[in-house]
Amino acid sequence: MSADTVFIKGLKTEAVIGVFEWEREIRQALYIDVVMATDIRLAAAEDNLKHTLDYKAITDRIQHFVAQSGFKLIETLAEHLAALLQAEFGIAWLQLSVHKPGAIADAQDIGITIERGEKP
Ligand SMILES: Nc1nc2c(c(=O)[nH]1)N=C([C@H](O)[C@@H](O)CO)CN2
Repeated sequence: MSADTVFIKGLKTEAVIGVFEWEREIRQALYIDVVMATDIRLAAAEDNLKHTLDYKAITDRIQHFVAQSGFKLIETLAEHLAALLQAEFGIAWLQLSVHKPGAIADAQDIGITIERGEKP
């Protein structure tokens, strides 16, 4: 058992996202944080990427998925993205945040955080 994680913080993406009609006409910036449970010991022992979560591959997948999405709610985006990452990369547990800093003019940042799966 380990408490190891691989994380990605503040990943910039862009999508059509929002409930209002004007939001369906533009692309808005979304920033993604993800913390993913993994055991890094074998990768470290063998110094081999194939035994850990490849943050470059995961980053590419997140940006591609978000770019082609068109959800209304950031909650829906987060649920779909979390499920996709768990299925495609075999991630037992993750914490995922979606930030939509442009959503409220008077707020510095707005967003949600979800956790899915069981910690190994
Ligand atoms: N919990 C949420 N509240 C709101 C969302 C959302 O995705 N989740 N979205 C909006 C609008 O699209 C907003 O971003 C426009 O400023 C409002 N509330």
